This record gives sequence, structure tokens and C-alpha cells, in this order.
Amino acid sequence: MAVRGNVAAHGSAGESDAMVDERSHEPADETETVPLFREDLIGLDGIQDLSEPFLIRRSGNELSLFELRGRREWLIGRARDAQIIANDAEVSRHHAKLMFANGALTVEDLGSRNGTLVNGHALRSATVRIGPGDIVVIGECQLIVATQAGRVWGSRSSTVNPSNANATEHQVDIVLADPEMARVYASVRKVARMMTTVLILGETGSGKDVLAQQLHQWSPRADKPLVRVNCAGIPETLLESELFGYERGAFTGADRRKAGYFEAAQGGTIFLDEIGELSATAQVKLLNVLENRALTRLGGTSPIPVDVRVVCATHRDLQAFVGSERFRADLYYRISPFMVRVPPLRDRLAEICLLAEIFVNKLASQVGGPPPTIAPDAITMLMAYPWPGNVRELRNAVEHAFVMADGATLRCEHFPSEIQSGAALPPSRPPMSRIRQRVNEVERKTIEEAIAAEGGNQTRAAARLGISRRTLVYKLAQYRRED
Ligand SMILES: Nc1ncnc2c1ncn2[C@@H]1O[C@H](COP(=O)(O)OP(=O)(O)OP(=O)(O)O)[C@@H](O)[C@H]1O
Repeated sequence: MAVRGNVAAHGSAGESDAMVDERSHEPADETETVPLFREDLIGLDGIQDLSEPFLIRRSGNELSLFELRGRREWLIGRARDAQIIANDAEVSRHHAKLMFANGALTVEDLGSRNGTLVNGHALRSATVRIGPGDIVVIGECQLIVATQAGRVWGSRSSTVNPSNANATEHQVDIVLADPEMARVYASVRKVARMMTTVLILGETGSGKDVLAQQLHQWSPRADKPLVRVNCAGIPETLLESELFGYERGAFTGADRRKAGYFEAAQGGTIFLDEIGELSATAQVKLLNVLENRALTRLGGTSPIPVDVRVVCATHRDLQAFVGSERFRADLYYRISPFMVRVPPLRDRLAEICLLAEIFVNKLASQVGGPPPTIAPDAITMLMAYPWPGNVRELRNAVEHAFVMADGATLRCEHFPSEIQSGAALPPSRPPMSRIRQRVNEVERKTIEEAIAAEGGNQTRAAARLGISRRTLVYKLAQYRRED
């Protein structure tokens, strides 16, 4: 089944008999509340307000999306009156219950025969609070809690005109379904309250810009300007004057004084994207501004105090740049008191399908008509692809498929050929050593044997091998590429 905003509507979870598993005969009210272990595991306390909660249900290749808002209780089990049906023999008829009230989500094991796993911890006849990124396993069914962390206005302009600092282009719904992403957003939410300079690392297209915007929105400066500067997009000769402004007569053509991006961001936030591309001179100037909290315009003499929160981002390995003296060590330490790394999309498996879904819905709303579904094998293909261009590449791929499918279900053949062949390899991939080749052969044989032993069931094969199903799917895609 494709990812859809489907909400199972049959039955009611509200009746008291629905709270008791008929095999365990343990009434729900005997459950105890166990301590919150989620915080230790995932540290999500920063994101508690589940204003737009989703549940992604994965069972083998089958994916579905449940919007939790609008219903208080969700019964999970094999029974016909369950709202979330998990249909394998491991699952009790009335296995567990989700409750969503006052912005908090809890899961209760209803005395099920085989128990409920929450982030790998067994839950028996007990209730725990869960949040974005938490994974509840019931039999073969995986339930991933997701939310829209926020809604930010995105602009793809490479630089921001100070006179139009909040230029907007489109709205971005931020999906959080991956535990690591949830951790990143939770930590950014905490640091947002302070003046601390934040350095965002991550591959190109992974969502650094989106995170920086959310940081600003969570900060006490949210109603002040957010000025976004792409340091790679401004010619080196102009960068200084653009950032710090200039006085009349500072250079030929400077016929009037002009404030720079820093001044445009007064009281707000400046987001210096691609900070690794700053020239040596601009690095010195920036360091001075950060140290003294004041700037001097080009051609000026008097310092101007600046009250600006600084957020930087780069896809570069800045530490390596420091090692090779391309980036000043003192500036590096000045901008990195709080560093976060946005994980690459290939490691955010649950988010791949949700984002694809969001992109399809947006495209459909642009052209009118119902949004097409994404075929299950296309979802599997998207999940197995390594996404070197991350979310940006996924968005483009979905758009391509949307056009090719012409209103019908998006199938594998509608996606760009490099995604179908899964051929996107890192550009500087070194040739494989003979030992590595041998290891790969043994690994492949072991995986194939495990799949055969489990009658083709990938979930059980992964469990037998002690690896995640995601790793298994990734490896199989790799073998397909090698063949
Ligand atoms: N969680 C998300 N939900 C929806 N769209 C997203 C999300 N993350 C990123 N995008 C979209 O993907 C594209 C790339 O994101 P973004 O510009 O934030 O990446 P980046 O890491 O800053 O890229 P670059 O390194 O090239 O500057 C944008 O169009 C953005 O709106």
C-alpha cells in the first residue's frame, strides 16, 4: 500500500471491553505508569507539543500514515474493532492503546501476550509517554511517531536583500520521524532561547536552511528579521561590503552609504550559509564582529554596535579546512560553541516516504485533482536509494515522477533513471580492495541464505542476522546495482 493519509475509521476504541486483551484477561486499569525512559534514549523533551502528530505504520513493505489529531484513543491489535490493525499471529486482539490528549501521546500495553516494544524496551501492562522518533513495535508491525516540528517559510534566493529580509517563497512542512532528526530539533529548540552561536553541519540539501529558520522561529527574536546570506553566492570582492555595509565614497561607485546584512539583521538573526566559502579577509572581519559585537562599515571609522544572533551552516568538513589553513582556527572555535549535524536523508528512512507524500500532495494541489499514490515497490526503491542530493533531490525526483505518471500512481519507471538503477555513488569512491571484495561476497551469501531460510521474509531475515531491516534493504539494493 502506498503512503496515504488514511485514517482507519471502523469500530470504536472507547468501550471498556476494548481495553482488555481476551487472551491475557488482564484489565487495563491494572496497568502502572513506568518512568519515562524515552528522555534518556532520545532526549526529546524539547519537542513535547505534538500539534500535528502522525503515526507511520510499517509492516513489511506496507506503509500507512495515520493522523492522530481528532481522535483521543487508538486501539491497536488484530481485532476488527481496532483502529490500527496489526494482523500477525504475534499480536493479541486488543494489544495496545495509544492515547492522545492535551498534546501528549502515550502508549499502553493492554496485557498483550507478547508485549509491546518501545524503542527496544519491553512494555507489559504499562503506559509510557512517547514522542517524535519513538518506535513502537507490535509483532511485525512498526509504528513510528512523527510530527511536523513546525512550518517555516522557505526562500530559495541565494542572498537576501536587506531591504526585503523576510522574503518568502513557499511554505515548508517540517517532518520529524527519525529519532536522530528529532534529537537535532530538540537540541536546537533548547539552544534557540539563548544567544549562543550555532553551527549547522550536514550534506547539501539535507535541510540545514530549514533547521536554521526553525531555530529563528523558536528564538525570542522570532518577530525580528532573519537575514539569510549564502556566502558562496556573493563574489569575494563584494562580500565584505554586502555583509558589513559601506560609507559614501568608500570605493568607486559608492555614491551613498549602505547598511550591510548584519545591520539589516539588528535585533534578529543572521544565517551565514556556506560559511566555509568565506575569503580570508572576510573571515578576519567576521571574527572581529563576533568578538566585539560591533562592526565598522567599509570606509567608516566609528564602530556600530550589533545585536545579532549568528547561525552558520556548511556542508564542508570545517575541521579539515582548519587543518589545511583554509579556515581560521580562531573563527572556527568562535562559531562552533554549539554544533548540530543534520543526518543525511538516506539515514532518515521513515522520513523518505513522508516527505515524498508531502511533495506529491503539494504538486497535486498545484494542478488540482486528487493526489496520486506512490506504489509500494516505488517506496521501497526510494528507501534503498542513497540520496546524495538529500531532500532537494527527493523533491525533484518526486516532481519528475509526478509529471511522468500524469495523474496515475507513481511507479518505479516514472522516477529518474539514476534512482531506478540506484547508481548514485559518492564521487570519490575508492576502488574496492580484494579483502573488502571477499568480505562483501561472504556478507551477500549470508544475507541471501538468511532470506531463503525465512521464506523470503526480509523482516525475519534481518532479525535472524541481527541487523535492521533497513540495512538489509539497503544491502539488497546495493547487490542489485552490482549485478
Ligand atoms: N524536513 C523537510 N521538510 C520539507 N522540505 C524540506 C525538509 N528539509 C529540507 N526540505 C527542502 O529541501 C530543500 C533543501 O533544503 P535546505 O535548503 O534546507 O538544505 P541545505 O542543507 O540548507 O542545502 P544546501 O547545503 O544546498 O544549502 C529545500 O527545498 C527545503 O524546503
